[in-house]
Amino acid sequence: MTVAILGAGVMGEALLSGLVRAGRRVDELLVTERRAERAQELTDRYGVDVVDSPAAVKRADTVIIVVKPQDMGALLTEIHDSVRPGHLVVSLAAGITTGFIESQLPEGVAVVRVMPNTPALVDEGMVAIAPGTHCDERHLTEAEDLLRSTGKVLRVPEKQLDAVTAISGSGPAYVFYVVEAMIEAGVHMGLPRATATELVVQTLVGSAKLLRETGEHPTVLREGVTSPGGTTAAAIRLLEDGKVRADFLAAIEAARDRSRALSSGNA
Ligand SMILES: NC(=O)C1=CN([C@@H]2O[C@H](COP(=O)(O)OP(=O)(O)OC[C@H]3O[C@@H](n4cnc5c(N)ncnc54)[C@H](O)[C@@H]3O)[C@@H](O)[C@H]2O)C=CC1
Ligand SMILES: O=C(O)[C@@H]1CCC=N1
Repeated sequence: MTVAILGAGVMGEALLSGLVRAGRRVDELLVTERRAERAQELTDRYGVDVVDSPAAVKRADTVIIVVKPQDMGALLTEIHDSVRPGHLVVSLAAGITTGFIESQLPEGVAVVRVMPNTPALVDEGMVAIAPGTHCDERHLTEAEDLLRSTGKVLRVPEKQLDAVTAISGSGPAYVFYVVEAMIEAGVHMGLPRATATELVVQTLVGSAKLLRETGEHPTVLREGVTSPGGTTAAAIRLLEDGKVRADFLAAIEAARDRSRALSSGNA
């Protein structure tokens, strides 16, 4: 089965590298990329064939679209005449609905909408997938099999995908933001930057593992760290005073709203 990845920026490469690491043959992968120097980089790095989008679609069984939402309309026009009813089209673009994609392609094509995230680069991605109108179980299983090489896969109704985008799609950025702030705090208090970075990264990895392996609620784990009258309580009190929790809610709702706006063409 040949897979074409259309658009090989950050997310396209994350997917490509995941498929290669999962043992997929490079001669069954095709990539298209508008920027010539980027195309060359990918050929050098993975030995993959980089061709134009209509040619890639014609040679592929499954077409994975990884261009920005703003470039989606032009790309769908470019590949329209190369898409045939047997194709499975998988879109990773934030906000763009299966209904829009179906309306721009020949009648009856199976479309799956996907929201991945960048930890796919280290096989720890979180992917949510939702079927379009012409998808059956076989299409969903095929998409799941492809994406499982990058991490966990969860099926969701399409109406949940804007919220999913705001949580797990954008989520790594919020985590890195907190990591940056904690490292800076360490530096302010006189720790060497390398020491602060090592402390924060290992704390993050350890906390994530604790969450996953114990299955405990985060509140229970936080309470375990918070000794009565101790250091953690002093810090959490300030975060609560600063309404950081409410800010997270507002920020994540803003991401959800931006995803909705992208779907209505307000790019
Ligand atoms: N970066 C992330 O964390 C995530 C991104 N996504 C989605 O993935 C998609 C891509 O995002 P990024 O990789 O971050 O963007 P990017 O800008 O790094 O990559 C997009 C690539 O598509 C290429 N491109 C554009 N039009 C093209 C065309 N007609 N033919 C061939 N190549 C074309 C561009 O040259 C660029 O290299 C977006 O729709 C985004 O919503 C989804 C989840 C997470
Ligand atoms: O920021 C974005 O629009 C993309 C979608 C989710 C993560 N990155």
